[in-house]
Amino acid sequence: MSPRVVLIGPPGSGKSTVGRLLADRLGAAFRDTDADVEIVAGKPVGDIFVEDGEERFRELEAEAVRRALAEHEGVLSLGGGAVLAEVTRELLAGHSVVYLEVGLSQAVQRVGLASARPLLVLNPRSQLKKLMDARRPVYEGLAMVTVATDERKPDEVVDEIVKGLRP
Ligand SMILES: Nc1ncnc2c1ncn2[C@@H]1O[C@H](COP(=O)(O)OP(=O)(O)OP(=O)(O)O)[C@@H](O)[C@H]1O
Ligand SMILES: O=C(O)C1=C[C@@H](O)[C@@H](O)[C@H](O)C1
Ligand SMILES: [Mg+2]
Repeated sequence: MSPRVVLIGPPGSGKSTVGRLLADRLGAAFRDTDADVEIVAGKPVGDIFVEDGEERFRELEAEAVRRALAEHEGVLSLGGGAVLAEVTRELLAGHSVVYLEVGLSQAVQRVGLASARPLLVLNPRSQLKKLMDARRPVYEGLAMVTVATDERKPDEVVDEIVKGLRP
């Protein structure tokens, strides 16, 4: 039993938004490891970072990913930094991993529109650039399919994912 699709990518790439739409399109259930961590911790991601620290968040995240990969059969969106854990990278081998690619300008615009992201509170543009530059090779190395999202609406990103996964 494993997810039909696992979405990875930086903050603002659309993992949560597109993941939900893709699940609807496939008639499958949607799951997001950030939401799973929040349920286990009983508080929002931002509060976990502030009250318990990033290291604790990463532990909870690695466990949430392990569980979701083992139990979930639909579309699974990972937190943007989940791939930083070696154990998670190993577990992702053999899964249908889709990397949602986004350019810096679009990512900055999109995270500016959305809820609080603890790693991007100070100077979002430069923090995002650093994080995206460091992680790009990791996302690329794990991806079975890569979809550029810059010039595409969420629905169009879903179209590309479905095309990319077609045997
Ligand atoms: N292709 C797109 N075009 C325009 N806006 C988008 C697109 N994808 C996502 N968005 C918008 O960008 C914002 C961030 O998207 P979302 O929360 O899905 O990103 P995420 O990858 O899940 O980020 P995080 O890693 O922080 O969880 C939302 O406001 C969403 O509506
Ligand atoms: O890119 C990241 O490191 C993060 C992305 C979000 O999904 C959350 O998991 C959290 O804000 C950290
Ligand atoms: Mg998300």
